[in-house]
Amino acid sequence: MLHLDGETLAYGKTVVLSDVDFHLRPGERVVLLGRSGSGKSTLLNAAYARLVTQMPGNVALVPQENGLVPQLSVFHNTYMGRLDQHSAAYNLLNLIWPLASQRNRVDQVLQDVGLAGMARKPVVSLSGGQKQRTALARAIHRGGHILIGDEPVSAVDERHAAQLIQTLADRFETMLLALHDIALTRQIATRIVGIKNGRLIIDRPAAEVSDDALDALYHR
Ligand SMILES: Nc1ncnc2c1ncn2[C@@H]1O[C@H](COP(=O)(O)OP(=O)(O)OP(=O)(O)O)[C@@H](O)[C@H]1O
Repeated sequence: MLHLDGETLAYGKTVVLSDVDFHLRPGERVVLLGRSGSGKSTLLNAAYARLVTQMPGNVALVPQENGLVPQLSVFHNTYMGRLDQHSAAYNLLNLIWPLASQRNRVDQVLQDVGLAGMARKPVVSLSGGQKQRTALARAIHRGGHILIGDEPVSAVDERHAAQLIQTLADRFETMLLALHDIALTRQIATRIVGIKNGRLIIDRPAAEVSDDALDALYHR
């Protein structure tokens, strides 16, 4: 479904990752690990750009900074996950005066991410964890088979992070996530990709990756 073969990922002339061979197959849950600045977001963004071109409507994104509109409500931000799937007139109607069917659908998703009863709250008034849950709600509401998530549960506590990541895994058949939590990675990953010094130095089934190999990713 996604094939990067020997690609260089760079910002202008600044190369972040060289000679990237990366494949994503249906049903995989791939977790990217590496030190801050190693290039996880760079690889995720390249993967998203490719997938969204190939199969628009089938890929949802939780970006690192959430990508919410702070002045709008939780309902509006969640609803916006499917903006491109309706006509402009239908969207306008729902953004001003939401239809009961859309309210109910969004309410169900909000319940799934622990935001029950918060649909009318402006995002600007939420905690960091609640904002992140709103970004997850928007991705779930968008739907599709593939989720790309850049540290999608980093702002919630350990126990809730484990629940939310499972909620995502139940919704999306294929996931490509950057995480910084090894326990969460062990819980969810079918494959682990480790990035160090501009290279993908680990790319193996999760069960075959030792804790020592993961530790080594974080040492200079
Ligand atoms: N828009 C950009 N323009 C130029 N350089 C960038 C840009 N975005 C990221 N970089 C650089 O690319 C490198 C990789 O950044 P990236 O955000 O992919 O790392 P990361 O592993 O996701 O980090 P973190 O865990 O802190 O989010 C870093 O050196 C960063 O400074």
